[in-house]
Amino acid sequence: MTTTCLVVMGVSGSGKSTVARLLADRLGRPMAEADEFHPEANIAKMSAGIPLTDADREPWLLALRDWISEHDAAGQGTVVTCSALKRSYRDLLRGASARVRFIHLSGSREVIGERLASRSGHFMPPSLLDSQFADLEPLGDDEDGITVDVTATPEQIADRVCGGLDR
Ligand SMILES: Nc1ncnc2c1ncn2[C@@H]1O[C@H](COP(=O)(O)OP(=O)(O)OP(=O)(O)O)[C@@H](O)[C@H]1O
Ligand SMILES: O=C(O)[C@H](O)[C@@H](O)[C@H](O)[C@H](O)CO
Repeated sequence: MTTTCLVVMGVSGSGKSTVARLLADRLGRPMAEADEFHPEANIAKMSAGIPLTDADREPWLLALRDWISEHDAAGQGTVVTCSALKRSYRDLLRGASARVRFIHLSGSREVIGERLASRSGHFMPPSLLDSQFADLEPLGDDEDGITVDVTATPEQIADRVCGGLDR
């Protein structure tokens, strides 16, 4: 039977890691942090304040897609954090064998900028936020998934996701 992968998407600082952790715990599923799939060169670029290109992101997205498929082959549904900013990136992830559904954490530049400014100990500099919004193609109505506003608490967001998706 095909499993489901929930991909928590959105710009840097939108709350992907926070919300995905709650969902993975509630659903009892393994979780992957997309940041752990980046080649070293990508982390070095972002740390230096240089936005990634489509070419930089492709091997990263394919590695994540394969992780999703490996778990699907073992019968395991998953939860994944991945910015998945463009529809073409989401198309790559949809190439996994699982049913891939997206949860877009959507919020204003102001709200997310404030959260990033007060976060510490993360390689991603707040200065990259404008480039993240420039690349962002919001989840389309025709794409499998839901969009949730980030101004709610993480617990409320997890409730909405669990209520808004059948699984
Ligand atoms: N719903 C929320 N309300 C208030 N603060 C939040 C919420 N969700 C996350 N935060 C806080 O905002 C900051 C960014 O959250 P988080 O690290 O989960 O985002 P992210 O999308 O995974 O970021 P990145 O893509 O850069 O890794 C953290 O300090 C987190 O504690
Ligand atoms: O596509 C991208 O530009 C990257 O995935 C970034 O979004 C970061 O990896 C992440 O948001 C920081 O943790």
